[in-house]
Amino acid sequence: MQHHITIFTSNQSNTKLFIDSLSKKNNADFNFLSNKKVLFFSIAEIHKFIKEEEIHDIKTITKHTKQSLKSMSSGEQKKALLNYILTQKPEYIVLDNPYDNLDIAYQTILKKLLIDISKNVNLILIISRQEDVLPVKSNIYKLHKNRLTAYSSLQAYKASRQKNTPLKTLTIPKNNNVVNYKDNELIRFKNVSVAYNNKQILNNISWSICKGDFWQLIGKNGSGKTTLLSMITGENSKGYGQELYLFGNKKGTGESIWDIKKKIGYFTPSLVDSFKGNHSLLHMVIGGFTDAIGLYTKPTETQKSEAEKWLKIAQLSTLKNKLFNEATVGQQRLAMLLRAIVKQPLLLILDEPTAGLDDESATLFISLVNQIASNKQTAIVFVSHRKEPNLEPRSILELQITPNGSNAKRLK
Ligand SMILES: Nc1ncnc2c1ncn2[C@@H]1O[C@H](COP(=O)(O)OP(=O)(O)OP(=O)(O)O)[C@@H](O)[C@H]1O
Repeated sequence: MQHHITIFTSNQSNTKLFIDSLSKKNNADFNFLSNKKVLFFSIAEIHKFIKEEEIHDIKTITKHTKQSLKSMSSGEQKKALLNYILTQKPEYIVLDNPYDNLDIAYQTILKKLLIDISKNVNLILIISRQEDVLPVKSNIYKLHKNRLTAYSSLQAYKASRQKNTPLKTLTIPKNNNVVNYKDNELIRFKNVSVAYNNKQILNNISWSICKGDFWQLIGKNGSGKTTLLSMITGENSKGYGQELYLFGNKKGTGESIWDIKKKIGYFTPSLVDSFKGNHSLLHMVIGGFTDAIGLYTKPTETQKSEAEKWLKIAQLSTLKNKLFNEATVGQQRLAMLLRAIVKQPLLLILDEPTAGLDDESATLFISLVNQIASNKQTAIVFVSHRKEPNLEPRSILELQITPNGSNAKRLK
């Protein structure tokens, strides 16, 4: 009989510390792991392997391919890690939000696989969304801050939760930062293609993003969503020399990257890892007005009060003076999301923004996004594999993989 455990986390959970304690095998509640082979299926584990590859030139989970782990898409990285774990015959697998970053088809495959291997391997499933629970018999816990509470059953846990209703009536602060931009079209791709090492990734993509649009960008793992967006945000040089227009200027001509960044808000969960500074959550949000890490210039009173309003909406007011480093990952992610939103930019790019958020924060965040979209002053591009039930995009673009690279198809 296997010994499975499900741990529900929220934005108040100190998940990182908890997983660290499992990894160091110094968690008193889990001392049964001390002489067991335990492997971790998590984004943090992928980062360890990336570091190993970069610093020590050691390829472990990507032994069979020339491509570096770092350059793989987030879904490809997770698949590589899973394949590696399965070859290692662990006694326990700790899975931290296992479905994040995986496309819907692969989420189904993974679910089946986990049910299958649960007959022989013990699973410790750490999840922030209730729908991610596995239909296998397991002991149920909730992690609040650093404390675990046991529940007699999944039903008992669910009964203890408040009903999660969409927040339709959120009022977002007035936009005091309207950028003077006359054209209707913000971004235009015309027959843009991208290849890496002779492998075609994007094939003749044509796509326009106009003022106030609300796009959802979908596509299987590796279809090129992040690549496409990175040509807008500036991290990718593949757009140079192509028919790519950013706010009226052909890429590489006209405005500097900093001028372009002023018009864009961008969030992806991994951004959180690159902000290690010792700033309060309030200052992290205010930094969104200038894109500075921390505060190099004194914020205006208006900026401060706007940032406070956003924190209030996200129910983070009481934590505004908390240091970013000391906040939970969930709180850090919400603060970084607000940082992208606070200036109500012309274009807001959200790459899997709800990954790792708990049900309440995801619901709150989706309501916020819908509300910003309804104002039609900010165009939104939202990438997500998860079906967020309340998300109301007005248009959907799918990147469809073909042997010659992905084509873009408008579904809505
Ligand atoms: N620097 C690079 N070198 C080689 N291949 C790359 C590089 N960057 C991206 N790729 C490849 O391009 C493809 C598209 O990657 P991208 O990250 O854009 O996909 P995605 O649609 O965002 O995927 P996911 O849903 O998994 O996040 C992947 O197959 C990836 O391995």
